[in-house]
Formats: sequence, structure tokens, C-alpha cells
Amino acid sequence: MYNINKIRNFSIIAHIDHGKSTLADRILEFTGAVTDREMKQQFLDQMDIERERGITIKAQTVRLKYKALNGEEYILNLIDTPGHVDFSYEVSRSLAACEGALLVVDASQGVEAQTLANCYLAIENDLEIIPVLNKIDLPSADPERVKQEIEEVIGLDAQDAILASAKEGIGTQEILEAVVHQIPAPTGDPEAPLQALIFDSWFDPYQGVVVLVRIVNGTLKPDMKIRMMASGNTYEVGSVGIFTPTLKKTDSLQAGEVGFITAAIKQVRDVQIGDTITEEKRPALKPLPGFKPVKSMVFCGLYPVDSGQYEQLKEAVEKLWLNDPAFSYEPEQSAALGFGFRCGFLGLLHMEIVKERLEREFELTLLSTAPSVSYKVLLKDGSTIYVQNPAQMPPQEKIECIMEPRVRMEIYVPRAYVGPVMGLCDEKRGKQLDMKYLSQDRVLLTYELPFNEIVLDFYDKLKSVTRGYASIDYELTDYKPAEMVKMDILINKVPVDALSIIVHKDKAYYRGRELVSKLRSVIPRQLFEVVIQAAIGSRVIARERVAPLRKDVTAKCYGGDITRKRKLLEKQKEGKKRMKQVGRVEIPQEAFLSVLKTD
Ligand SMILES: Nc1nc2c(ncn2[C@@H]2O[C@H](COP(=O)(O)OP(=O)(O)OP(=O)(O)O)[C@@H](O)[C@H]2O)c(=O)[nH]1
Repeated sequence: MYNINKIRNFSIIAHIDHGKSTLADRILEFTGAVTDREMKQQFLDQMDIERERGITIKAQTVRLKYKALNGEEYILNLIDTPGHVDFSYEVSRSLAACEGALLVVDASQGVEAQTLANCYLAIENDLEIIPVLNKIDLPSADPERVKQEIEEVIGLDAQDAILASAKEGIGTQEILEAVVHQIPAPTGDPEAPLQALIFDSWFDPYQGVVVLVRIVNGTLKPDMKIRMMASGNTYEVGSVGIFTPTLKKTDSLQAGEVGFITAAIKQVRDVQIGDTITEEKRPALKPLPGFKPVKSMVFCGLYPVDSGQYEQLKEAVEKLWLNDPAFSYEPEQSAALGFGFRCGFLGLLHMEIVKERLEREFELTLLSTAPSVSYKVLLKDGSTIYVQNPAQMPPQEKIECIMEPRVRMEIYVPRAYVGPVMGLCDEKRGKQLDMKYLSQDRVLLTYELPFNEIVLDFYDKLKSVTRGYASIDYELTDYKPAEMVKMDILINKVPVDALSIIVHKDKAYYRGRELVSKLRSVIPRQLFEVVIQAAIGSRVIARERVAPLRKDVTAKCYGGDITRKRKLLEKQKEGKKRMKQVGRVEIPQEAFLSVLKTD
């Protein structure tokens, strides 16, 4: 029976690894939504790649029934949110469908970057926040310290924070009681004109596009004629329903409820996240507030290793584009790599995931160039262009000024590592904005950093200088002029456009030397000498050579041992899979990525 006062819509927000998925599982188990003992571990993390990497990307939702201690039965909609910094836009829109959130903090770790970032998103969305200290089973858990951190850093009263262990199932009922008593019921009128907020959508091979909605006002039913208020697209509703956690059709979705609709929508691109669905016959006067559109921030070139796979790659990126609004692409041609695509992503993780999906789901073997950010270039003729591919940077004499994107980054780190982190940020051309002691042992550093320095290898280095104890969050702020230059790599005098990079002037010399020496170590010896040079304009700043190969590798397989010889040749062929012929020289994939790594 529909009773809006008995509905609770909530999310779990947490820093990565603080136990969000484990807690969600406990809640599912406790409410009996998943009885099957063989349930896939962590039901809410659906995609394979997610499971493999142990991270949550796509927001999911599930409806649960909970009989509270007061004897009343409640309908709980648990809306999952992704935890990674690349996907904070998905967190934000999932939160827009909720009235409350469980803020899960690891009681042995304390407040981390995404704890705070996600908590701010929840506060912006006016949510009731219930702090939960998880992992209290750990001997290193220190709930009092973490309560204090929550109060000091976030400014949230944490005295009544729930102590829980998702692993051992401690605190689950207390959490559910808090959900029903502290989080307000949704408001809305099921009789009013329809206003349904679209907060997610994805493609399902059986259902077509599935759209996740939060009904704010009115009632949504099958066969209803609907209109998306921003895009103007109209559809006839096929089915409506809920997740239990599997898709279950219902007769209607009413004000305050969360669920899905299908409507013979062919591609995810046709649905704008943040758009409002209304009824064609009796439209709402105005749409609900939407979300900021997502924008690609990191770019790289993707090329088929075998140029015969170009058409397949084209089809694959088109398909992916239709179903991933955060992914962008345009055709690109490289003298070295042939035909491919310049693709845009939210961040590095998104980039890796997309590449992996393309290779796995479409059976492609791809070569990716080093990731780059988008530079704003003011030209002498007064025009402004954005350059996402280093190879397309106009010649120096045409450029008035290059501006690089900068981010504001918050770094949470134990006191002992403050020195090394500051050193790293300096090295990355960062500017310190603030430094705050959160507790005796934990420090929050705020820096302004060039985005391209982060794209390169910031995470890895931060991890290594802090032994994995730092956490970060960042947002793009603005563009600032920087003395950037384009550096070309020449192999046997031929510039390899896919290896060009844009680098700060002060670092060019060092990077050039480092790069050619890296390349020397990854380019296999060939039958002739290979000369590798780094150049800025026509000025060569570094040079190395790969000595020619003298012997035939199979020569030592004397005589008739054909199988051994064949094996050796096959092994070589395998190794060649990811090689690209540039002129006469074979360049392995590592070469294109070696521009990424710095020492
Ligand atoms: N000791 C202990 N370990 C826990 C507890 N809850 C979760 N863990 C472990 O912590 C790790 C991370 O838990 P997840 O539930 O995957 O964390 P998450 O926040 O969902 O991580 P993302 O999906 O990456 O955002 C796993 O190895 C869990 O087994 C707990 O209460 N106690």
C-alpha cells in the first residue's frame, strides 16, 4: 500500500574502502531483500570491471521493506553512489533523489577526502545526515577520535554516531531505526501534475534504455504519454517498476517513490540526466532543478594496433558514446599511428575503464597515447582555441599565450608525511593555499595545482611518498597562463606525432632527456640503428641510440628443431601484437605510455 509517510529515500556515502558496499549488503540481508546465500558478493556493484577493481561506478538503487521496532512497516529506497573522485557528479545526482544519507566513516582511518567531498554534496542537497562509524571490530578503531574529527572537519554533531561493523553485522538494526526515525519522509502530491527527476539511465540488452527516476509530484503509469521537459522528446511509457534488487514491474510510481521506467528509448544519449519527465496531457508548469552537464577533462588518442580494425573501433566508440554521457570522441589522424579517435574522459580511472571495455567487449587491441588535458591557447590573430592533442598545438610563432587548467586540491595526510607531500606538490608546480591540523596527527593541505601535472603521475607518487595514507579530492577551477612548450620526439629523424607532449618550459630539458632514455629502453633492437631525439621546435635537446641487432634470433636454434624455432617466432609475434610500425621502426605500446611516467 502506498503511503508517502512510510517511505524513506537514502544513500550511503563514504570514502573508498570505508565499507559502503559491505554495509549495503548487510542492510539487504537484514531486510530480507537478498536471502540467497549465494548472492554475488556485494550485489550493488554490478559490472564485472567494477567487481574486479572493487569499486563502484554506476549508481544503483534497491527497494527494501523494513518492519521497525515500533511495529510499522517502512519502504526504504537505498540509492547507491559511486565512491571514486572521477564520478562525484554521479554521487551528486543520486543524492538529489534522497532525503537522507548514511555517512560511513572507517573508525580506524577517520575522515578522508571523499568523506568530506561527499558529505558536502549531501549538505548541498539538504539531506539529513546520519554518521556511522564502521569497522569498530578492528583493534585500531578509535571511535572517539573519529567523532571529534567529524565534528571539527565537517561540523556535524557526531556524539550519537552509530558504532557499526558491517563485516560482523554489528549496528545494522540501529542504522535502520535511525533511517526511519531521523530521515524525513518525502513530500509531494500524487495527484499533482507529474514531475519526475531523471537521475540515472543505462542500456539494458533486454529492456532498452532503463531510466531511473524520483517521482517528486504526480503518478507515473504504463502507457502514459510523457514529455522530457528539457529535451522535448516524447514517449509512451512501456513499464514502470522498482528494484528488489532485480527489476520488478509495478502498476505505478507515485510521489516520493524511486524506480525505473522503460519507454522504447533506443539510446542513453536520448535521455538527459537531470531532465524532468512530465505528462504530455497535463504537464507541470516548470521543470525541477537539473544538474550541471558532465564534461570530459582528460583526453587521449585511441588507435587500433591493426589498422584493419579501424571500422570496428569506430562502431565500438559510437556505441559506447550512446551509452556513456561522460565519454566523448572525435576522429583523429596521426602520421605515426594512422586513423584513430581522440577520446575524452572524466578522469584517469574512467579512461582506463573505457579502454578496457572497448578491448574486452569489442575484441579490439588498442594503442593509447599519453593522456592530456585541454589547453586554452590564445593566438596572435586574436582567436582562442582549445588544444587537447599535443600534436595539434600550433607553431610557437602563432601563439600569444598558452593557458593551462588548474585544480584546487585537498589532501588529507598523516602529519608524518606532510613534508614529502609538500615536496611533491612543489615539484608539480603547486601553490599552497592552506594547511590545517584536523587532529593531532592529521593534516589537511589545500593546493592549487596544474591539472596536467596530476594527469601525469600524481596519484602514484602521492601514494608512494605517503605509503598510501593520503587521500585527495579536487575540482577544476580556472585557466592560468603558463610557459608551456610542445616537445616532439623524432625517431630516425621522423617526428612521431603520437609521442609529442606539452610540457612546462622549466621541465622540458629534463623531461626530454628522461623520455628518450626511456624510449631507448623499450624500443627493441632492430636490424638497423635507431636514433631517438627530443626536440623543441627545431632544437634537439636530447638524443639516444638503439644499436642495431646483429644476429638472427632463431640462428641459435641450430638444425632441424622446427618446433622450437616456430615457438620462438610465435612468441615474437605475440610480442608484436602491440607494436606499431612507424616508418621502418617497430614501436611497442610501452613507448607511448612511457611519456606518462616520470622519475
Ligand atoms: N574489519 C572490517 N572490515 C570491513 C568492515 N566493513 C568493510 N570492511 C572491509 O573493508 C573493505 C572495503 O569495503 P567495501 O564495502 O568494499 O568498501 P566501499 O566503501 O564499498 O568501497 P568502494 O566500493 O570502493 O567505494 C573490504 O575489504 C571489506 O571487507 C568492517 O566493519 N570491519
